[in-house]
Amino acid sequence: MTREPQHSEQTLAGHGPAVRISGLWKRYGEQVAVAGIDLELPAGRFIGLVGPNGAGKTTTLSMVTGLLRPDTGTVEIAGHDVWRDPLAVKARIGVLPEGLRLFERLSGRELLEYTGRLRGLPGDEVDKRATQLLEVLDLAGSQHKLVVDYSTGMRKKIGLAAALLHNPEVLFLDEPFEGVDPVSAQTIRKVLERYTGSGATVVFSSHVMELVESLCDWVAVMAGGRIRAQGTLAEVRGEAPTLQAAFLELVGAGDRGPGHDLDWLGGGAR
Ligand SMILES: Nc1ncnc2c1ncn2[C@@H]1O[C@H](COP(=O)(O)OP(=O)(O)OP(=O)(O)O)[C@@H](O)[C@H]1O
Repeated sequence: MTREPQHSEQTLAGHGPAVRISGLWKRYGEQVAVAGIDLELPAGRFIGLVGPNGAGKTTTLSMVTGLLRPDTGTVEIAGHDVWRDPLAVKARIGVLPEGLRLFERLSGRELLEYTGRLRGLPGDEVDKRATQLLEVLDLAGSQHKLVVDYSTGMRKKIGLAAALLHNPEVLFLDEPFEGVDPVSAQTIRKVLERYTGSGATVVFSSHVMELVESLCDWVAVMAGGRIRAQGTLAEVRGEAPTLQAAFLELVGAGDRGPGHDLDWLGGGAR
């Protein structure tokens, strides 16, 4: 399924890509985590960054959102350089990072109020937006509970609310659905669809192909620190029946079976 963006390509063409990544590298000692990525992420799309464990997705998203300095390479968001113009970039993005750290001793509502003030929003506007976000994300009943007492799914949702509060142009989410039950996942999904439906861009990383296939209209496949494919869902899927099949083919695991190395495992002689 390829969802057409709500805004016409012409409208978006004037603004250029949401994210432009050029020659991005990151090494940890001998380990090359990201090996020279060039990527243009179109505006107004629901974009999935997919790849196996250790592909370099988190490292890439950390560099793109200004949390980790690249060895070399540049990143521009809505035309602003992430490292030369960090304030302009940070005003335009929202981030739900991996291993989300929150102010645990604040209640959910206090966290949003604090975030809103840090973002420079007027108090009454923060109040209004926080109330709506808490309602839509089904957190209104827990808004006065301390964040430390929130479940994994509730933490993701309050993190998402904090990332959306200033109405960013581009939202980056690292594994937003991990550890989230189907009801909360559906809630998060609806909020994100509404957000992209109004022309904003979502970039999220995942290794759950079914999820990416059902949500995204544009996909970049990463493996071994490199981009293996990028384009609309239909382009990346190609002739393959599913994104999962195309992905396994692209990352070179299509015909890798369990092998004979584990022939001791399971029933039979012990
Ligand atoms: N701080 C670090 N120090 C050393 N190596 C690191 C560090 N962070 C990441 N790496 C290595 O860089 C590579 C890419 O890791 P990264 O976390 O970006 O992958 P990922 O695609 O997000 O994986 P996953 O889906 O498992 O979260 C891996 O080989 C990882 O071991």
